[in-house]
Amino acid sequence: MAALSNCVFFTTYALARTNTGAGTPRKTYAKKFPNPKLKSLPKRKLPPPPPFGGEATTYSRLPPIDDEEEEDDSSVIKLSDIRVSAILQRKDVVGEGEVSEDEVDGELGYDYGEYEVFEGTYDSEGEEDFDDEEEEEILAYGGGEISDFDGNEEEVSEEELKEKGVPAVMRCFDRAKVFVKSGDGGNGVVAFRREKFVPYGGPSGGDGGRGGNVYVEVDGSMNSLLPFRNSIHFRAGRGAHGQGSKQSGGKGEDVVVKVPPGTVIREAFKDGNQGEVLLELLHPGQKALLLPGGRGGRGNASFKSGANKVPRIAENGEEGPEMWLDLELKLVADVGIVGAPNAGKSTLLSVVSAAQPAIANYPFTTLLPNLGVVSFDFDSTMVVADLPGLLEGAHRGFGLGHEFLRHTERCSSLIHVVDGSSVQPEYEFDAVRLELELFNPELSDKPFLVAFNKMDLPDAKDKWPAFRENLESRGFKCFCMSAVKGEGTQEVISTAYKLLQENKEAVKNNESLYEGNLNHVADMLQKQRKASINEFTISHDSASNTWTVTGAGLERFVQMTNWRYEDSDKRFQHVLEACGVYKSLIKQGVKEGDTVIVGEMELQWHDAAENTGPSNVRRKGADTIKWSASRP
Ligand SMILES: Nc1nc2c(ncn2[C@@H]2O[C@H](COP(=O)(O)OP(=O)(O)OP(=O)(O)O)[C@@H](O)[C@H]2O)c(=O)[nH]1
Ligand SMILES: [Mg+2]
Repeated sequence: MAALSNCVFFTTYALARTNTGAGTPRKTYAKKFPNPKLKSLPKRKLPPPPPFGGEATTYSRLPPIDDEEEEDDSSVIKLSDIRVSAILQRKDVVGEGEVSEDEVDGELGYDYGEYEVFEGTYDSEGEEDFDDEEEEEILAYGGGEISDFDGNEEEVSEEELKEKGVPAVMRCFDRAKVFVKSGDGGNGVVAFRREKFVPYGGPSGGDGGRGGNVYVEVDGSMNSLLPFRNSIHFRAGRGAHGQGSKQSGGKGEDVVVKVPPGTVIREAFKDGNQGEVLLELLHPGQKALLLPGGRGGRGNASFKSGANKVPRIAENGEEGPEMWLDLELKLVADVGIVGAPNAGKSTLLSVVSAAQPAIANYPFTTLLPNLGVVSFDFDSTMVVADLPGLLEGAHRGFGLGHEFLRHTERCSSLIHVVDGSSVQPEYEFDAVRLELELFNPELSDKPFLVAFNKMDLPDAKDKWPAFRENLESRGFKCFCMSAVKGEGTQEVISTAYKLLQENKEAVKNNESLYEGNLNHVADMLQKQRKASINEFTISHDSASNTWTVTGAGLERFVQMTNWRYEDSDKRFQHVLEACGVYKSLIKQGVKEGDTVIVGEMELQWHDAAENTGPSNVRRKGADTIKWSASRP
């Protein structure tokens, strides 16, 4: 208690401490300095199209058992032969992200009414340029994608290799990175009522309005994340500032991020790591409150008390939280068609549904998944997804398959199409099964049936009995068909429908996992906001004699303190004392002249001569506690 007998106070020491918060303005580079690699991307010619109607070729990197010479067969396509450039040529290269949202209007719009006297001034502090940091992010993001395809032969890590497997245009289709920020609360204001015959009307400064919320909503009319190629910033509006006559500021405008059904949302971190899944949105109309807007700051009317009838204090609005999000689209299809490239997957889809996918006699004709609706009668339908061909190594990112394997995660069953005319259909079958298993063991546990295709070709016909025997001995359901002729396809598709019906219960259970409290992210943030100012930790750096006080409640308190008002510093000191910061610092041995950091404030510790309790600190007021007029 001896230490407590000192009255302590802070003086200005280094109030100019740079703001290291996320809102730190930075230069915008993305538009001024376009990615040089983007520019230098050479125009490439499409490879000559393979002869139409020739013999179907199938890729498998496993050597055939009997015929070793087949390895050199030019009809076998190697991974290195696959010309990604050809794919690139077909689509536009991704451009830089554009900022579509307007800057939040930070104008105060005060109404200096006839009978109002306002104290204190505001500058445009609330109008910080939030864009800059994000713009740099875009540059890094876009740049990374383009550089993948500029033909560099440099050695790359496996992780990079994964990324290089797929052209940028593909990756943009079902993945996106967006920035969301809820609105800051409006500032409270200091005002006093002055009216004829009411000489001391008392404080009348209104509270600031609440910042706008960020919602995520499922839009049934969307089927890809392509819109996020152009617009990646979503900011809710700032709450309006309070005004005189106890007028509260208006609420900031909400922003709604529309996503297609089947979107998985994760938090994205700067180091490239993905956070945990925040939301899985499956059904059109689902709407989740993601980030709640910041609370409005209180005006001086709210600070009036018996002890202080003329409060000259008002709060800043609370900052709205912000976040980068990784969006990932997983198709919500009932049945997925998988198989090696060129097996006839798209042909099957085109025969059983009204979908018209591209079909051609070369691998990777299908670059993006195709969806088709198969209808049996009036109310029995199922959605079938035809996926790009898989090849060995797909789970490590080779080819296109990996990018789309996750789409099969939501399918309740799979149709595995095997090219019957391939050299070793069994090997092709096993290679694809292995890829599914390596990507996600749950995929290989899904019910599936095998469709041995191209039965109209003599080669396939010959191989069918052995193939069938092999698979049936392993307990797999196996059908033969000729997708081109539409023979056997009905049987395949109706068996797939039966499988779907059998697994409906399992699917329902799975979906209910995602239908918990959609607002749980906002709830968690609200909980964090309510963190008590009494919960803090103190760390000490003896080299620089610096004490750092950390605690969500205290940091929020510092952020909401408006240092322009003379009562703010007194309240600040009082709060530090009341919540036990002084006591803890003294107990841990703080000395005269030490630096104390609380949130964004940097202060210097002074031991006072006499102690008359915490109220003494407040009473000492501006004489001894001098704060800089500038914002921290
Ligand atoms: N003879 C014969 N050819 C077929 C049959 N089914 C598909 N094809 C041919 O096989 C080639 C590949 O067909 P696709 O449907 O594009 O194959 P895919 O599996 O979708 O191929 P990717 O999209 O590249 O993975 C095309 O030339 C088709 O005409 C069939 O039953 N018989
Ligand atoms: Mg295809």
